[in-house]
Amino acid sequence: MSVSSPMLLLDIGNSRVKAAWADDAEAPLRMLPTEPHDADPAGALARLTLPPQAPAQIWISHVLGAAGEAALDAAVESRWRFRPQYARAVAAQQGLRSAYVEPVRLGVDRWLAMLAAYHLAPAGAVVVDAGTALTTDVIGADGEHRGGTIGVGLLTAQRAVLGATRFATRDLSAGYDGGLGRDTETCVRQGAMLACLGAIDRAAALAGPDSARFITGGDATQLLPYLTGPWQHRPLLVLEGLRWCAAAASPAALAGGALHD
Ligand SMILES: Nc1ncnc2c1ncn2[C@@H]1O[C@H](COP(=O)(O)OP(=O)(O)OP(=O)(O)O)[C@@H](O)[C@H]1O
Ligand SMILES: CC(C)(CO)[C@@H](O)C(=O)NCCC(=O)O
Ligand SMILES: [K+]
Repeated sequence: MSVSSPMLLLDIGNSRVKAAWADDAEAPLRMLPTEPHDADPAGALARLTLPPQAPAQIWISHVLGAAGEAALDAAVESRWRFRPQYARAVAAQQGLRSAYVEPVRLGVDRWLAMLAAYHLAPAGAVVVDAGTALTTDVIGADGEHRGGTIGVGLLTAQRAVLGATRFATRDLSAGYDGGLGRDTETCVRQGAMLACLGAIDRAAALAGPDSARFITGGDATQLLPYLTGPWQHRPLLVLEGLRWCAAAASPAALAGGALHD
């Protein structure tokens, strides 16, 4: 067990902040309540309800760009008096190798989810992050990222079709099911659902039958009942990857992890 203060891990997505404490490399992450950030992640950081104990380090993954990062630096510095460390999408890390011609352009959330998946299933995996956007990534044997897709998330798909057309809709908030709609609202919901399921099924088919299948993101529980095959739901996959990244950068802070080289 590490004797130092725990590390605070933050994943700042397109709509929400996910936070967890990492006590050491093997203990389960301790998740904090997820916060919507309404396009003000630095503000959401300042409002995060945390125990009084100061973190030893703060590791952040975000997809906000340079201006967003400067705001995060300022928010962390004013609250904790030190700077956070950032995970980056790189060409290769711990045996995982990016398929991107320009590796820094890959979303760090995708990179970290893959890093975690690669540690869980080194023989190959397909990774789905069902968030605001729905991304898929395929990792072949030996850590070779083969590529992925970026598509609409469930809510984003509904909003996109409503924004591009003119028909009237009523309350869209009812649940999803596996089938076809017989009213406008159900047709819109099911259109979004099938778009997501189709992207996931196609990516899994490209990955091949022997690949492990991981799904994470805010819409994973909605999608899971309608997916076929042995999908593993890992709600914290991005934060798990962030911990691998932190452990590689400062092994002493997270002693005890078995890292691939
Ligand atoms: N309490 C909630 N607040 C907002 N969205 C939620 C909530 N619970 C589930 N969701 C679903 O989660 C999705 C957003 O997923 P998630 O929170 O994983 O990603 P995000 O932070 O918005 O963006 P990213 O794609 O960058 O991860 C939405 O499409 C929504 O349907
Ligand atoms: C696709 C999202 C928005 C998913 O959160 C994120 O991974 C991102 O901003 N990616 C950058 C573009 C890319 O991955 O190629
Ligand atoms: K995401």
